[in-house]
Amino acid sequence: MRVPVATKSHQYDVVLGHNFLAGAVKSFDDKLQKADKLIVFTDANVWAAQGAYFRANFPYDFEVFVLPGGEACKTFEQYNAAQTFLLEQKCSRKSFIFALGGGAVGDLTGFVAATYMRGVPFIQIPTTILAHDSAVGGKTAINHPLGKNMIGAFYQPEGVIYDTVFTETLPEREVRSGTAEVIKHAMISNAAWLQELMTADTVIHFNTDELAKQLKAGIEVKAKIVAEDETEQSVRKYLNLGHTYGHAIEAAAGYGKVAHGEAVMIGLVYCLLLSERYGELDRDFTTAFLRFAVKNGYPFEAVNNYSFEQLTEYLLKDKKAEYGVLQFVLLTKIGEPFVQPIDLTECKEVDAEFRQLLAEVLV
Ligand SMILES: NC(=O)c1ccc[n+]([C@@H]2O[C@H](COP(=O)([O-])OP(=O)(O)OC[C@H]3O[C@@H](n4cnc5c(N)ncnc54)[C@H](O)[C@@H]3O)[C@@H](O)[C@H]2O)c1
Ligand SMILES: O=C(O)C(=O)C[C@@H](O)[C@H](O)[C@H](O)COP(=O)(O)O
Ligand SMILES: [Zn+2]
Repeated sequence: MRVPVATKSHQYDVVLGHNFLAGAVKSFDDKLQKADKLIVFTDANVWAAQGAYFRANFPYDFEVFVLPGGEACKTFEQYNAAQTFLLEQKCSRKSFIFALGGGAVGDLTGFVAATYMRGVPFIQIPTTILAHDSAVGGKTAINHPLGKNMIGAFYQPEGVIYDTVFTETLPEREVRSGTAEVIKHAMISNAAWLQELMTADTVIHFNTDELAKQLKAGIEVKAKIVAEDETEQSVRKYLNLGHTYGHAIEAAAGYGKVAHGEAVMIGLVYCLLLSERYGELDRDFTTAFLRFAVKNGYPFEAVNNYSFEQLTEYLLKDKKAEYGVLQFVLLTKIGEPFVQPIDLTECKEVDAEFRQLLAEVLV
């Protein structure tokens, strides 16, 4: 399967298949033959689980740089270490970088590629469900202790090679986390699709045709939005549904403690509660959605570990805020997102409603 991505700055394809890594990489032969060096960035968990498959199927010589697993690679220290590695390897503007991993490796690698000698080409090779989102659209970043993804760049890859063999070794928790972004894509685009997800026995799929179908649908939503708005001036904000509250939970917890998709799922419910005040959605729907999320194992107990006051300092740093006022992505109804300024008083009221609803549902 192929989904073309055409942003203002760059055009490329996302190719999605099973056990097709070698051929998919070879399709870049004209560019890779001219490269002076091929570098693979990955993380320790991915390399342990999938290094053998990667080595057996990657058709060129390469050097590998292994980062710490998960969110721990999105730091200034690892950014620095990665740039040092490229310099020590004598990489030039003719070098090519591959990001083999989930969203964490992809975000770090993309930012390194964007800034090494002011920009070298890179290819995303996603290995998680979540990376159907992170590998597409060119948002790259590292975290700052004061806020999530605060230091980064918009920098598009040369292509995205999504071989679902990689997803076979994902822990169930990561499958669940990644599926939250599929659910987000459904919520901002298509009520029937969300209904299908909410009525399925489970949303947790390990390498099935169903998984490939859901990934492709999510990538198509993302590709359409970033084609219209590459740098988040307008409709790209919709991809941030659930992230204002979600990022605050991730940051308050300490990066990596609450997985990104877990935090997004929490943030989606918070946005449904806020949406009730501005559109057609009602408490019955929010409660049904929360029950669906809890049934599928999303850890809402995490909210109780942080007071609203603890979350506030991170909420206020959301990148969508304008002139000090938070801008939340809300839904008029499912499939119809919009952006709404919300003051802290209202945030706090809805936070209290959220905790009350959780107390009722999580009994
Ligand atoms: N750039 C974007 O548009 C965008 C979009 C969404 C999320 N993100 C970012 O992506 C990150 C989350 O990505 P993620 O959920 O993929 O997390 P991740 O990259 O941290 O991977 C999750 C965990 O699974 C391990 N792992 C990855 N692939 C594996 C495999 N195939 N087999 C076994 N283990 C594997 C990793 O080592 C890690 O421990 C967050 O930092 C988030 O901010 C970015
Ligand atoms: O692609 C986008 O745009 C998104 O917002 C996708 C999000 O799922 C992703 O987590 C993104 O990294 C969040 O961006 P941020 O600008 O809020 O850091
Ligand atoms: Zn996200």
